[in-house]
Amino acid sequence: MPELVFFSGTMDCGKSTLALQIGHNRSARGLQGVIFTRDDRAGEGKLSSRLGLVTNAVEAHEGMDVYAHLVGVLSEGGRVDYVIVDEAQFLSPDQIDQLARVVDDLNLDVFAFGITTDFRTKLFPGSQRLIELADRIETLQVEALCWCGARATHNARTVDGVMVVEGSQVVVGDVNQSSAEVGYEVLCRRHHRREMTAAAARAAALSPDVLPVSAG
Ligand SMILES: Nc1ncnc2c1ncn2[C@@H]1O[C@H](COP(=O)(O)OP(=O)(O)O)[C@@H](O)[C@H]1O
Ligand SMILES: Cc1cn([C@H]2C[C@H](O)[C@@H](COP(=O)(O)O)O2)c(=O)[nH]c1=O
Repeated sequence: MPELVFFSGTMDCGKSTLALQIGHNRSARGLQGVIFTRDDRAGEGKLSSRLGLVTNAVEAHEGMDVYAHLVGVLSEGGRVDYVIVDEAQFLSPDQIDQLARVVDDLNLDVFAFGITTDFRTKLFPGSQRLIELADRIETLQVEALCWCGARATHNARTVDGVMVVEGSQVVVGDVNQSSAEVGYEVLCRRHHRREMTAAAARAAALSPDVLPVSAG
């Protein structure tokens, strides 16, 4: 049975790499897929991984009907054996409903990849709809780690190096960009709640104001 699978995780946990691997393994067996993405860091119509691989993709613009797009490809004689969607958190709930329809009415597997929550720990609307509709939700096996060594479960946004908890939900950016105006860092929940990024932890460790005191 075809499935709608949601591969989810934090930023930088290997989602795009896995998307490329799934596409590669299927095309090596002669299958043809359609790859959608939205707002990839590498630019419009690209699916890129931090391992350096990049492939062309169909940009799923706001308001685009992804089901109708695939019906169009098929009705023009194109072949579609499966569908990959990267940065799926940026798709609208309606577009996620269209992906479910692709599975049910076109009998195609749909592999969607995305982060579940934003920098405020709130679900992206597209990810929420995927959690509601997916046949399966898979957590990636390669753990992204917080600076403390614990599994990173949350995404933090930094502005000029300082963690923020307010702002627009969508700002395209990357991890390990300390000099960028907007950057991201993956953290465990404990350190996300304390707004303790690696830089903040380093600064606190160096500060004479933060000497260990026993709770009296
Ligand atoms: N230089 C490197 N050597 C080995 N692995 C790397 C390197 N750079 C990035 N990676 C791997 O790539 C992962 C990020 O892959 P990517 O597919 O871009 O993540 P995502 O799409 O989840 O944001 C990192 O977690 C790490 O495992
Ligand atoms: C947490 C968070 C992230 N984003 C953006 C930043 C990146 O462009 C993508 C995630 O890409 P990745 O391949 O998973 O690293 O999402 C955002 O817009 N808002 C956020 O809160």
